[in-house]
Amino acid sequence: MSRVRLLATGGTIAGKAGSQVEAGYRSGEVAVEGLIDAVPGLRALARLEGEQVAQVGSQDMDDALWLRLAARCGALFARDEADGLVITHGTDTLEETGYFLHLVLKSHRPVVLTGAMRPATSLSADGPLNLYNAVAVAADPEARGRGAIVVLNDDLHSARDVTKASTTDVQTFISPDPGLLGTARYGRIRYFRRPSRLHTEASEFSVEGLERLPRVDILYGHANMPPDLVHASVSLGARGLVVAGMGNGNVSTGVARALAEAVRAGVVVVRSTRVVSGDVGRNIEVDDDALGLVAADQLNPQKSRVLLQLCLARGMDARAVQDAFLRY
Ligand SMILES: NC(=O)C[C@H](N)C(=O)O
Repeated sequence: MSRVRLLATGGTIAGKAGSQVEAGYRSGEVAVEGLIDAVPGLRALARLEGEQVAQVGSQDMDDALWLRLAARCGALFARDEADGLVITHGTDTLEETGYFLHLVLKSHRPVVLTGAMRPATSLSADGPLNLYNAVAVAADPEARGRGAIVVLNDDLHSARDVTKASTTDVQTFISPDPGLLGTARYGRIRYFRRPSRLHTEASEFSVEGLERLPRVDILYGHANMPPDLVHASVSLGARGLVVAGMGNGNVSTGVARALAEAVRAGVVVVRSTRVVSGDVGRNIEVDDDALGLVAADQLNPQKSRVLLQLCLARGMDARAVQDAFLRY
């Protein structure tokens, strides 16, 4: 039987409300043993051990916790203490934590992230079945070599491709362009594909020796966007900027000028998009070559931030960062 370690970080899956039908609740209240005990048959899937790593709503997830979580995952694999990991996590920033781990962990063993949209105390709570499926994936040798996997509502997503698409629906996670990695039906797993971009063991990124991540801000594009927000970020010490641009990562003429100034000041600027699907290509409507900008290709703004932080931590310049956005 596979040895699966469950690392709990909080989120709605561990949330409590005043009654079974109350919308308001507090994230991160149920401890890891409570999560395990709520799922019938879970211990039949794997030799399971729980560990409380944090107890936060994932809106409070930060770089320091990512580094600590990645170090813990790495240590469990390095000491051969687990064949697979499940991380319970709030859904708000689950995609970012997942992509971070997808890039920095150096193991082919499965790392599975799951969460819930309804608190643990809710009528028809979705957490228990999500956790059941997540443990089944983490225990499955077939899950190896697929990077970090997000399991929610019977779907398997690559951490690179997944994004949260509904604020309230239990069917919140989608993988807009490449589609699902697979499905899970009461622990029976089906895989459709393998991630084609670099991850985990093939990735050049790691957290070794990293004590903090460089500051990268995200600026949201919109009609009448003030260019001085770019200057504000740069003067506050951002080493990288991601623009959630309009359409194909577009920005107004004034913002483009401000971004070019930021580039000249040594800041690496990535153009992503506020649109949920489609690529951001180089030199389509914005002259990236002339302005020194990086096109995000397929990564949304929050994932672009993760990759850019790791690139900057390795001292990459804009050209190397562009290359990374086409490979990861
Ligand atoms: N569904 C959830 O988990 C939302 C919660 N705010 C969190 O991310 O922790």
